[in-house]
Amino acid sequence: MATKPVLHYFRIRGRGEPIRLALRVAGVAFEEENVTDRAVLKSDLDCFPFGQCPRYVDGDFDAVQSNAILRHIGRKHNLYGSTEQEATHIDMILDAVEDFRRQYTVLIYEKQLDEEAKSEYWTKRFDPSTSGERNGGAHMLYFSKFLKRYGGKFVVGSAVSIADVALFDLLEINIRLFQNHLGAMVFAARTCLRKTRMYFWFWLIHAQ
Ligand SMILES: N[C@@H](CCC(=O)N[C@@H](CS)C(=O)NCC(=O)O)C(=O)O
Repeated sequence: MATKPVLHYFRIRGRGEPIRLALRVAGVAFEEENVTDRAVLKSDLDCFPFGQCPRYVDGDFDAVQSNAILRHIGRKHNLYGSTEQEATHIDMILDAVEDFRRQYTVLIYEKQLDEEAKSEYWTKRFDPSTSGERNGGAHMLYFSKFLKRYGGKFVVGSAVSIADVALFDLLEINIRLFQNHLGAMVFAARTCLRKTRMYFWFWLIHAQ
């Protein structure tokens, strides 16, 4: 009997979550190996070549870097669009999500969720009047405009893809951050919320 793929990660959502969601969408049963000792990441570079997790092992296939893993799952399980243009639009969403996530990570880990930094983050990332400023390419309005122009029934094209997974995860972590401003958040992200079919993802998360 074939062994199930294994996701090695911490017992948190973090960068493991889009991988878990993509596997669930693809209907792939998988196991999790909880990384409890950070020192292993630094000493075992055969398994963790960049000293970090997640790591994904599927038989002979062995990879780190969350977006590389996500793309692999997309290619293997038909979650990567149906044309070269769609696949590239999916890549564009993934890279834009990464730019946004970088800003989110700075707020959480470097700024320690400082109130002033959080307020600045809101202004620079969600306030529609600030999308023209220098913001590292990370603003919700960019996604909304992109989806209005290129999105299909789903984030890209007529089928669910790893772009839906990545964008949903980004929206979800930000919604949790601004739970007290839910109305403003829903308004700022309304196009993305609609396209990513948030209710479906919530169901998927909770149907464990
Ligand atoms: N670019 C990497 C970043 C991975 C990363 O930042 N992993 C963190 C957890 S989310 C980690 O392993 N941190 C432990 C460490 O750096 O010591 C990816 O996308 O997989």
